[in-house]
Formats: sequence, structure tokens, C-alpha cells
Amino acid sequence: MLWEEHVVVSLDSDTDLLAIDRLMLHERTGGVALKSLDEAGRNVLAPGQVFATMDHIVDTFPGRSDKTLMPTGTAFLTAMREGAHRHGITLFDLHDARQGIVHVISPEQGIVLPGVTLVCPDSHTCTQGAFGALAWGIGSTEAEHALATMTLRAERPLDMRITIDGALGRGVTAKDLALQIISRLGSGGAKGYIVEFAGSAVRGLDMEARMTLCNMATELAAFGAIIAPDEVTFAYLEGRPFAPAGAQWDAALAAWRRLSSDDDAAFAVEHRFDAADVAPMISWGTSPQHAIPLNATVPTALSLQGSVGQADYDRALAYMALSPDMPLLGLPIDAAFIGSCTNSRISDLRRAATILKGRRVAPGLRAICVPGSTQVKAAAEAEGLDRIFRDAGFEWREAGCSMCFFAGGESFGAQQRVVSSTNRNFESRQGPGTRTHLASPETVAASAIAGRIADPRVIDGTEA
Ligand SMILES: CC(C)[C@H](C(=O)O)[C@@H](O)C(=O)O
Ligand code: SF4
Repeated sequence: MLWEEHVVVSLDSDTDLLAIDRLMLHERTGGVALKSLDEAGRNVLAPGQVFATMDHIVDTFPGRSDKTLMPTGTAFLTAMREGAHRHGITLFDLHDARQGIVHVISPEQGIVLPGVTLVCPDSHTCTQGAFGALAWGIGSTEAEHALATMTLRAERPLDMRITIDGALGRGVTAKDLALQIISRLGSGGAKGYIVEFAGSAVRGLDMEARMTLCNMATELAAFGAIIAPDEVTFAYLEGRPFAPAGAQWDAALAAWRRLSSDDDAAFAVEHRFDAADVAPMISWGTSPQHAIPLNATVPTALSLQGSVGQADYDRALAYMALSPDMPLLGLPIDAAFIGSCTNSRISDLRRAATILKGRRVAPGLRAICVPGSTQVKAAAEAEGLDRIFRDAGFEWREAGCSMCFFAGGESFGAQQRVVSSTNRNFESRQGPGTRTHLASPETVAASAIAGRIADPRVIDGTEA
């Protein structure tokens, strides 16, 4: 329905030209798109609907400036800033209180809204589908086209519904649910599909957890992810700076209440999960689909039933320095990272802080917390969470992508084993040779304290 409402013209049997309502940019890809737009002598058609931020390359050290650890980084920041100013685009710059990771700040500012189309030259744009928006990641050339015309051609995706009923158990989060789904469906499991997450478990998630779930749909290779908006969505958005206000809010609300897809809608593919079956998860390999329950052992190539080829399996295990059948619980780690557009919002930090409070990270372990936005950071500081993190031995950073993605600057180092609340564990994702284990923020916190991969439900040897 959302798709049809945005069709400007059907180009052929499976491609449409869609109207774009919102465009988000970041300094890694946004400045480049604006520059080539200029070179082509074109203009930004609707600067009021375009928003930009600095998140990918900008450092996250306290006292940061335009100078970046990445040798060529400053040029990206400058290009983004100059491009935004030239075209009258709202930029959440370095020292702006609204700065942060693009997919964190868009909802925070009320830029993404139910029923809109939103694109960004970034693969995790489907995070924002949690608001009932049609949000998808595009390339730089597409961004250029969208900037100039507020339209974009797109191949019509098929619909997949993933229904999750029941309730998540104690210490089990949306991140664990996402990792379980990806481990079952595989990293290409939703290629060509737009995934609608539905069911009582999804309804029961708050907006931040819904964003975590939709964020990870990228790791299923989905075109996009979407959750039907409901009262939880509306309550989150009300009063946000760019959300409609007054009579416009009332009108918007009435329209949004009509958006949710009817229960008997037909989907090309349906999957069902029971939330009660989900355990805290951790990844063992170099793809998000290489994930298992925390207390399981590293699978053998045989037990994966061909879903991971022998060569990929051997390579992943060698990279991660693991062996088949080995338990992951208790495995010594070098570092812990809490951040990224998957898990860096206030509720993520609160849950991690509950575990860290009054405890210290293991001696010699490097632990870093990077709030997803300057607003999240300020909110956390107002609640005293920064103290909890710092007292526990965590570095407390400025907002940005930071070590979710090695931007050519900071890294944990080769062979370092990191438990991370991020979304990708590809080879060298967090720096050349770094070994990443994906998990929830609470698992990262519990592991940081233990100095080993640990269960967040069992702290200091007793049930938490
Ligand atoms: C650098 C950027 C374009 C990239 C993306 O597209 O997603 C990054 O955000 C990532 O998570 O890998
Ligand atoms: S936090 Fe990580 S996944 Fe998210 S946009 Fe930044 S680099 Fe990409």
C-alpha cells in the first residue's frame, strides 16, 4: 500500500519511479553525492526534506574536532559541511546537540514518520522502517538522483512477513531475536523482499527495540523492513522537533491509524518464530548468520547442513581462532564495545549500566561505550549512566559510528577478540584482523566484567 501510494509512474513490469519524502545524508557518502550533483550542474530540489549528519568518519574522542584519526577524514567532513551550506540542507554538525548516527537521530528528531518514503546512502536505513516508513538504503548515484528530483526508481520487492508471537524471556532482547532469525534464514534470506515484522512479541517491543530488530534486517539482505505503526510509535513521535504539531499532528495521527496492513493481507513468504524459544545469542564466525545461543558450542560444518560452505566455514573459524564444538561461554576476550545504530540508544545504555553498576571490567580489557547520538549521551549523563560506565572502566565517548566500522582510523587491533553490540562481524569490520562477536549490550557488559564471554543472566556466579 505504502509503495503504491508513492508510485509516480510504473517504468516496467517490476520497476517503479517512486516519490521520495525524506533524504538523509552522512559525511561518508553525502558529500560525494552533493559534489557530483554540483559537477553535473544540478540543484537539490527540496532542501527542506534533506537532512545531513556527521557520524561515520568523525572521531568519537572527547574534545574531537575536524581533525580525524583517519588520514583523509577531514576532507569528508568539509565536503559534507560545504555541500549542506551551499544547498541549504539542515546539517547536524559536529558540535550540534542533535548530531549522531543517522539512523538514531532521524527518529529522535521526528524526521522519519509513518507512511513516508525515506532513503539514505547507507545500508542500515531500514532501521527506520520501525516507524511504519518505507525506508531503504541506496547508493551514491541514486542519492544524487533523489536529491535532484525527489524521486527514485526501484524494483518492486516481494513481501515477506516474519511473525514473532509470545514473550521474550528474561535477559533476552530484540538483538538476540534478530540474531536468531538471521541464523535461521541466512544472510541472504530476505534478498529482494521487504520484511514486515509482526506478531505479539513485536507489538510488545518499545520503539528502540523495534529499531534494533529492523536494523538487523539489513543482515538478511532485505530491501527494507517495516513494522505497522501503533500507539507506541505515535507516543514516541509526538512532540519531536520535525514531527507535525498542533492540528497537523491530529490530522497525521488520523491518517497513520489507517496505515496498518490488514491481518488477512497475502505475503509471498511467511516465517514464524516463537519469542519464548529465543536465548541470548552470540556470533561465532564472520557473518551475522554465524550466530548461536550463548551456551551452545561452535557448530560443526556438518551441523550447519550446508548453509555455510566448507571453505567459508574453515575460513571463518581460522579467522576467529575457534574450533568446532568449542563452547563460547568462558572464552577470554580483549575488548568490549557498546555502540552503533543497532544498540546505542538510551534503553540499550540503561540495560548495560544495570549490569555494570558497582562492578569493574576485567583487568587489561579495553571497554568503550559510544552513545548513538549527542542527545542519547546527554540523556545518559543526566541520569548518571556515564558515571556507571566510567567507574566500571569503560571509555565514554562522543556520538558516532566509531568502531562499528573501521573508517581507516581507530581499531581494536589485529587478533583482538571483541564482544560488540554492533551488527556486522565481517573480517576486519572493526579493524584489520579484529575478531568480532556480535551480541546484545547486556551480553557485552557481562562479558566485559568477566573478561570472557559471559551470560548476562548470571553475574558474579549468581543469577542476576
Ligand atoms: C559507510 C556506509 C556507506 C556503510 C553502509 O552502507 O552501511 C556503513 O554504514 C556500514 O554499516 O557498513
Ligand atoms: S553505526 Fe555502523 S552500521 Fe550503523 S550506520 Fe554507522 S557504520 Fe553503519
